[in-house]
Amino acid sequence: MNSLPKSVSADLWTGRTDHTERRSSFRYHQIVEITDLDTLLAAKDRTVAIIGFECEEGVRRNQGRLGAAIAPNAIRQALASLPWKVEEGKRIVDVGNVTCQNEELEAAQEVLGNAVSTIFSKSMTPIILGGGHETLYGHYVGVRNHIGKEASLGIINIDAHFDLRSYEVQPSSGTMFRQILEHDKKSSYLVLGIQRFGNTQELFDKADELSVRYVYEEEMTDARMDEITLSVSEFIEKHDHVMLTLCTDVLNAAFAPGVSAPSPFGLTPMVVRTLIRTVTAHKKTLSFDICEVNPVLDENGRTVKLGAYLTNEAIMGLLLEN
Ligand SMILES: N=CN[C@@H](CCC(=O)O)C(=O)O
Ligand SMILES: [Mn+2]
Ligand SMILES: [Mn+2]
Repeated sequence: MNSLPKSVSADLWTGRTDHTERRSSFRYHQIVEITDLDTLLAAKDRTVAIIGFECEEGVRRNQGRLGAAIAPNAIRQALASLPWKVEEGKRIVDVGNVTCQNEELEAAQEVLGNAVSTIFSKSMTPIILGGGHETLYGHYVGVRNHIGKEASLGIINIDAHFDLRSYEVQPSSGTMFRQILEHDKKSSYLVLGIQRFGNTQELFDKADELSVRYVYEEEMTDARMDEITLSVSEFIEKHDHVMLTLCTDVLNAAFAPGVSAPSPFGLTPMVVRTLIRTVTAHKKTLSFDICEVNPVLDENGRTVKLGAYLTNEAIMGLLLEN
């Protein structure tokens, strides 16, 4: 297992060019700096660092449908053409991909964790492109390492699922939050978008046992969004730091067919955008990951494109509001 991320090809960051010098016409591909993590200098102004996690071993172990390992590069390609509407000085760098090899999930999560904490040590904000939702565990390891073991950490997961399965046999894409909550008494967990029939009663019971806070997808009507965003902000206020993870299967299957476990009653993209804006606008929010985009199962690239737009929302929130 390589202990450093591998650089991506510049071909991924290409797209329409309206003008080569006028900044107001720029898109991501004209701004992104491909760089190596080990030679990266500490940022002076606010900077986001993209890192990919080419991994679907957790999905395989969780009996899911494979394909998420190729999402990081697919999301980069979709992000490349989005307009870059950020003032000069603030930067975006791409430090490459960590790749899971030979089914060695735990080793790959550790490498991702080290890379994420290195990004923090360079005064940059990590944006992690998964990968199956097992990506979250590496993200968490990096955050915890950065903030130290005494700080309280609020983990916000936008997901149809709890991912609180037993890891007694092995960790997977369905176990991460139980792994964290059973070992880290300074972490708490809020899930937004839970499907009543996307989780067994055993998982609801485990959520109650571990004091997990959750909001059902069906509660997230337009009329109730103000109340929900207020309770999200209250959760954030209770912690020293917050990290945000998006499991793309929380979205309605009509908008996001390209996931391992689609949700027929999932959230609309607009609701998920509101949640991402709410969380990333907060100063305590340190980082973001997007997981479970599966280009192999996608229809006409729509899940990848939506994933890129939602990642853009997180980047804008973390770059502009913080
Ligand atoms: N990452 C989580 N995946 C879900 C899959 C559910 C399903 O396949 O229906 C879980 O483990 O609960
Ligand atoms: Mn999920
Ligand atoms: Mn999940």
